[in-house]
Amino acid sequence: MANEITPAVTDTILNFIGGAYRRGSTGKTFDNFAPATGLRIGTVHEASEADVADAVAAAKAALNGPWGKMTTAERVKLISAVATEIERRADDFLAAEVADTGKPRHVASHIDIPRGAANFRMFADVISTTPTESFATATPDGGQALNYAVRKPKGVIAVICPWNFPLLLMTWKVGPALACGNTVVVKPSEETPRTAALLGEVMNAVGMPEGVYNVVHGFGAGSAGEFLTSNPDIDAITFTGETGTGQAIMQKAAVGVRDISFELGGKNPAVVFADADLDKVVEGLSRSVFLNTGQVCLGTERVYVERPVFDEFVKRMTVAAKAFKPGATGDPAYLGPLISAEHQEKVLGYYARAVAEGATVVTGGGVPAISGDEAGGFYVEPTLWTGLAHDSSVMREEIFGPCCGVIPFDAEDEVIGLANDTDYGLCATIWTENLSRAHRVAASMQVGVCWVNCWFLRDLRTAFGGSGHSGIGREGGVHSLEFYTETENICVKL
Ligand SMILES: NC(=O)C1=CN([C@@H]2O[C@H](COP(=O)(O)OP(=O)(O)OC[C@H]3O[C@@H](n4cnc5c(N)ncnc54)[C@H](O)[C@@H]3O)[C@@H](O)[C@H]2O)C=CC1
Ligand SMILES: O=C(O)/C=C/C=C(\O)C(=O)O
Repeated sequence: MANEITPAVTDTILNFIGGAYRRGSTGKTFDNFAPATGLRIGTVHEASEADVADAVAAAKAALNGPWGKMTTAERVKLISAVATEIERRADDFLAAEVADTGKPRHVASHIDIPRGAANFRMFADVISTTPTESFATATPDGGQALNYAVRKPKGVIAVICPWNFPLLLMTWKVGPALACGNTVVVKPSEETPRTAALLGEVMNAVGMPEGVYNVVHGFGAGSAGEFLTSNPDIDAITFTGETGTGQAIMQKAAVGVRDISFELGGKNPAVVFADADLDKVVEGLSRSVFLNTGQVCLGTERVYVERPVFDEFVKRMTVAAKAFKPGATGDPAYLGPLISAEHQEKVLGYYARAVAEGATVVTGGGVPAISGDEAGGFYVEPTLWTGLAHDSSVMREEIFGPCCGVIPFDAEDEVIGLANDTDYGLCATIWTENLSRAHRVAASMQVGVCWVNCWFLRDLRTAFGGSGHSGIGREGGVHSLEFYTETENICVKL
């Protein structure tokens, strides 16, 4: 089935504040484009500083309303209903996500939309089943005291999201925040405002109290993003996006000593040993390099291959890369566009720089020839390089496109050093059939997540996040409860 990338009507996308859809109070709007065609497909109403303040005030008031008085079981029932309603309206969410991102329908329908529902259902379960600690404590008078912990919501959470998995990454934060009894103000990416706005309809349909879920549209600095992070009634900020943006947000969070949880960029290595099953490696790494057109923070941009299988690996990855068809939206092999003209320019800048830094372009390296409706879309060719130095800028900086450099290695210690020689530390993949080596090398990776013989295999109960420039904190399962609640210890002398 073809992608729905050229809706006949131009949509109006509104803010969602206190349970109602609103235009921005200053009347400012900005355009929403379909990356698959480059055509304008919507008008987004930008939230002013006053609108953001209204959203935060609505969220704060909701903490003292019916929402704040609910038992965990009542909250869990509502949150589970949100998951069910997302599933019931899956086609609407799919159309919105595909229009905003241009990603293939099969990617959005297998990854983005189901995860939108799962992120609510899973945290409804976690909050219902995770105990808090308790200790029986001996007291100096020979008696006993009972210590036990209670979890309380942190308050109003600012949720700032990127454009690569808009619904997935937003609900990954909103699900646990609401499960823990907080309220939220979401600032979706200016590139992908639709699914966050649509979720407001879901909240109203299930009877979520007004003000629990709010959405403000706009940009970062000098716009809704900065207005939100600067608002003193925000109690904590969760953010996924670029490292530099994380640094700017951290400065705002310092005022008032607000907590932060950040998932930032990456320059993730793959380490392929000669004993690996090359069929599995190429299947896994072609997803890791090209899925979502390389716009995945967990994607692989550096591949280190043990020398005996280097040529064979490059040969097979080239075949895999050439199988993708940028611009062929109805085709199962469709490789979607990049998110914007600006991002296309950035990625093409790296394609040019790779050549300047001495790369051999094994395949790709440019803009595909596309005619018809998609001719104005923001496509680039899937690209593989060899011959780049490990310390070239193309091998050190996050590109966020469908490309990787492949470098040979000779020894285990050498490749551990190369993989870890980066400011980032989000994830790594290790490919080997040697069990001892798999565990040894995985444990020596300086990352938050390491996959062995697989990639992006997610269990939402596990710790997820990065080290170094890739982030602060972990979310997932009980780790999310740590961030979205304050723990109070109660000590009772018996
Ligand atoms: N998941 C990830 O790790 C992602 C990484 N990126 C990387 O970031 C690069 C730039 O993409 P952008 O969309 O421009 O990322 P970004 O980090 O600038 O934007 C992400 C979100 O932060 C907001 N934002 C930006 N500046 C802000 C500020 N000062 N205060 C509050 N909010 C602010 C944006 O409006 C958006 O909602 C990409 O080329 C890619 O390398 C982008 C998206 C996701
Ligand atoms: O599975 C997740 O929770 C997250 C997946 C992808 C990203 O975090 C990203 O690309 O930013």
